[in-house]
Amino acid sequence: MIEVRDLQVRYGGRLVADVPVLDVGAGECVAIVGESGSGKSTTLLALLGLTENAEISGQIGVCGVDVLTASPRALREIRGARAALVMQSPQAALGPATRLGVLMRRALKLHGRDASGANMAKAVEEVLLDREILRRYPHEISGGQAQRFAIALAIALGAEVILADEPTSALDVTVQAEVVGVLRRLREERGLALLLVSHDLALVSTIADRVLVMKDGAVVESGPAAGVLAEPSHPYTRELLEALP
Ligand SMILES: Nc1ncnc2c1ncn2[C@@H]1O[C@H](COP(=O)(O)OP(=O)(O)OP(=O)(O)O)[C@@H](O)[C@H]1O
Repeated sequence: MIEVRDLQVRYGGRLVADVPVLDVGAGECVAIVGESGSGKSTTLLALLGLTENAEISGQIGVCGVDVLTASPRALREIRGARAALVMQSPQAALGPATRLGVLMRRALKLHGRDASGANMAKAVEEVLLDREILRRYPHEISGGQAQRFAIALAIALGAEVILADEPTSALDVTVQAEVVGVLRRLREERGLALLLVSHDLALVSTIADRVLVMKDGAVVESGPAAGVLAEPSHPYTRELLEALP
C-alpha cells in the first residue's frame, strides 16, 4: 500500500527527512516516532505530495500510484479517498460553516461513493460516535470527536490507507484507548494499512508492527515494534523510552 525508497525532502536546501525504506502493506501498522522537528510530519505529507515548497527526491508509491510523477487527477483520488490523512487538529480542516453530515455527504458524492444516511451513520458508529453528531457543526465537537469523525469519513469513503499524525494527541486517556482500539479493529477487519506518526512510544507499542525512529531528519533505527521497544539499539531510542512517564 505504501512503498518508499530513498526519500529525501529538503526545504531551502536543508535536508529535513531522509527515509531510505518505508513499506506498509494491507493490514499492517507502521509507526514513525521521534521528538518534535525530527521530520515525521514532513515524511507523512510528502507521501501524499502535500509538502509545499519542498524539493523531493526518491520514489513514493501509495495504493499503486507513483506519487512524484502522478497526474493531478490520480493524486486527487488518492488524497481524497483511498489514502486518508487524519491530522492533529482536524477541526481547522473541516471549516466552521457546514454541518458534519453535509461535509461527509459532499465528500462521498464527489468520489462517487454511497452517500446514503445509513452508510454515513454506520461509519460514524464504527468509530464510537453517536450518529447525532452528523447534525452538528465542527466547532460544536471536541478535538477527539473531530479526529474520530475524520476516521469515520475515511471509512465511509472506503479508504485503504490511513495516515495519522499524532492520532490521539487531542484526546484524554480513556478516549485515546478507544481510538487506538478503533484503529486496531479497522486494520484487522478491513485490512487497512496504517501509518502513524507519534511522540508516544507507549501508544505505538500497543498497535504498530514496525517502528521507524527519526532524529534530525534521519531514520536512526527501524524494525519490529516489539524488538525496538524491548532492545533499542540506538541511544536516542533509549532516551525516548526513558522519557516515558
Ligand atoms: N514548510 C516548511 N518550510 C520550511 N521548513 C519546514 C517546513 N515544514 C517543516 N519544516 C522543518 O522541517 C523539520 C521537520 O519538521 P516536521 O514537522 O516534519 O517534524 P516533526 O517530527 O513532525 O515534528 P512535530 O512532532 O513537532 O510535528 C523542522 O526543522 C521544521 O522546521
